[in-house]
Amino acid sequence: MSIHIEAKNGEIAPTVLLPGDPMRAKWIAETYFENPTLYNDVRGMFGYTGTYKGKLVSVQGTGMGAPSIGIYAHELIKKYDVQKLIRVGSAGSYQKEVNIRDIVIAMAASSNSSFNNLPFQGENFAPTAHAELFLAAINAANERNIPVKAGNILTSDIFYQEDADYYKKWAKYGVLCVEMETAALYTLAARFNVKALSLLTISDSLVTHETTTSEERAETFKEMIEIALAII
Ligand SMILES: O=P(O)(O)O[C@H]1O[C@H](CO)[C@@H](O)[C@H]1O
Ligand SMILES: O=c1cc[nH]c(=O)[nH]1
Repeated sequence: MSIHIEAKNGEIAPTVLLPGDPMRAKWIAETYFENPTLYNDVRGMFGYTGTYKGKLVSVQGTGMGAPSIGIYAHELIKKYDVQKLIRVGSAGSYQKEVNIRDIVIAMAASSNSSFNNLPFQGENFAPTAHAELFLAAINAANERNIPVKAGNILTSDIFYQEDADYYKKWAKYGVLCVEMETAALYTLAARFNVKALSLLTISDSLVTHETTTSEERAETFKEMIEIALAII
């Protein structure tokens, strides 16, 4: 057991999918896993282990924001020896060419988060995807004819920015979309020498103001999950 996860040693697979929403974790386990077993419901942050096409895999909700995924990723890596962490999240588009329901693979994560600023004390660490997982995801998408976009994203500590035009300074530098966890995940993976990748589905657009429903955010995003499961 760790502070936030009540699984016994050996109950979590070496590869874990990480949605922010615990209901998405439940949906992934019940939809895709053979014989899913619930190993965690501390704080309602569901975690399940099962198999997919015979391969052992877990899914763990992380909550929202860098501090929250920081806790789950840290405990998964340090207490449960997890080696491969694949975030399956939602994100807001920063570009008019990035449409809702598009899939974005985060090559790198720019950030305004103190999660990265505090340890590096004003110097900049560049959080990046693990190259092997990144290439595997691109290949898996191509083999399935699933269109994906790849590039820099923003991990933000603030969902509701005071300035509605805040996104434009990042958009100008080609940042594709915004979410709230990837920079922390990539930084922790680098610190502990494990592999991490973030796959994101666009749930709304800061440019066009289109949105998806909460049901859709919890229970769809099938193509992103297919890519994630192909690279476990
Ligand atoms: O859908 P998830 O994985 O939670 O990801 C995004 O959605 C949440 C905000 O609504 C933040 O956690 C953000 O990163
Ligand atoms: O706009 C959005 C959508 C999803 N996640 C975010 O952090 N922002």
